Amino acid sequence: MLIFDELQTRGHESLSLIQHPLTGLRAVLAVHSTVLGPAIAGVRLRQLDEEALVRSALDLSESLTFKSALAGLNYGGGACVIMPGDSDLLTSKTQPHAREALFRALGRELRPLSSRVILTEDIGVTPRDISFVAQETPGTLGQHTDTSRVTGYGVYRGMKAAAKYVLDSESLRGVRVAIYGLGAMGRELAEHLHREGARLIVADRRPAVMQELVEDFGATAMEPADILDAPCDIFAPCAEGGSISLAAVPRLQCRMIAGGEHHPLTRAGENAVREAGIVYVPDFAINSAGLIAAAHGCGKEEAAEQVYQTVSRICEVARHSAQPVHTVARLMAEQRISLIGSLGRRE
Ligand SMILES: NC(=O)c1ccc[n+]([C@@H]2O[C@H](COP(=O)([O-])OP(=O)(O)OC[C@H]3O[C@@H](n4cnc5c(N)ncnc54)[C@H](O)[C@@H]3O)[C@@H](O)[C@H]2O)c1
Repeated sequence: MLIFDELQTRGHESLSLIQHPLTGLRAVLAVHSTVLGPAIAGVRLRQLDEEALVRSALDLSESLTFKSALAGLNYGGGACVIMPGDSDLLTSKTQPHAREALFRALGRELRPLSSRVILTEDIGVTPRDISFVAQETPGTLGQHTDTSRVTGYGVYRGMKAAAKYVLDSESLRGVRVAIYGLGAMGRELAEHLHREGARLIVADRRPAVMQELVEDFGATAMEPADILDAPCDIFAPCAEGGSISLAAVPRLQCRMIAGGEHHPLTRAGENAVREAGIVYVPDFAINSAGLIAAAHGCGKEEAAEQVYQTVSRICEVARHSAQPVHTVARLMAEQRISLIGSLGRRE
């Protein structure tokens, strides 16, 4: 990866490396934008090689910029991806404070940036971890909100708004939804879809989790490698990012992609999906309920209603302008950033 070219093309403000040898902390911090306010930075704990770690931070931070802008929040976008290093140590019973030490070290390292970077949970990180960070820096958000549940409900509501436009029916009864990734957010989405009578097809790399959904919701389980080929109406990526590679696009047999996963497709993938006649409701438009609830201190209904309204507005504009849904969503976010950014910094 040519890092500076990548930063310039995608408009990132900065990329930093953080390390704290005593606790084994090694992390990458990407700040995509602070035009609208301090960057909300999702904190991830993931076992990745160094290049994938950087890519994950660049992708997540870009999504968070657009998510905050579209949700009308006064935040920019960032991401902090931590390498677990000795991951056994983090769960070890003989070292019960290793996790606290790691996250407090992160907070301490980032405290000087607290007016520019606000940390919140993402994959592999819990509200408790963020509360450790909050011991060391005022720059945190979301440690008091169960964002996964709220986000899963918001994705469900956003899916309904988009179904009205794509499937000509807001009801998801009998609609076939393939969910890829059944973690905290994906499972919550599955529950709401099941309650409405959707037909679920599910895949996760953890077989026990799939089995639970087969038993509880009558879902059809598939191998993770095969679910991209599943005939369905809606494909819902809810795993760890990059679930739909460019090469995999021709395998999709859905009419719409709408899930909570950050960055399931690259820009080239978005174009390929459009050419295949599939509507893509982008991550940053549909997965914002948790962030909205944490930022406003509101409940899940209010936050999910905002997602519903936003997705409806995007689909309406897409219909009238004959542009793809994902293009309209990005333009709306970019317009707000550019307009508010043109006012200049507040004194
Ligand atoms: N949780 C939130 O509040 C929230 C908010 C907005 C966006 N998101 C995004 O939603 C996605 C999921 O978040 P989560 O909190 O549910 O995470 P999670 O870690 O709880 O769940 C991820 C699930 O995906 C499965 N998975 C990962 N890679 C897989 C693969 N290659 N094949 C099959 N299964 C795979 C894992 O086994 C796990 O069950 C992430 O991209 C996250 O950034 C989450």
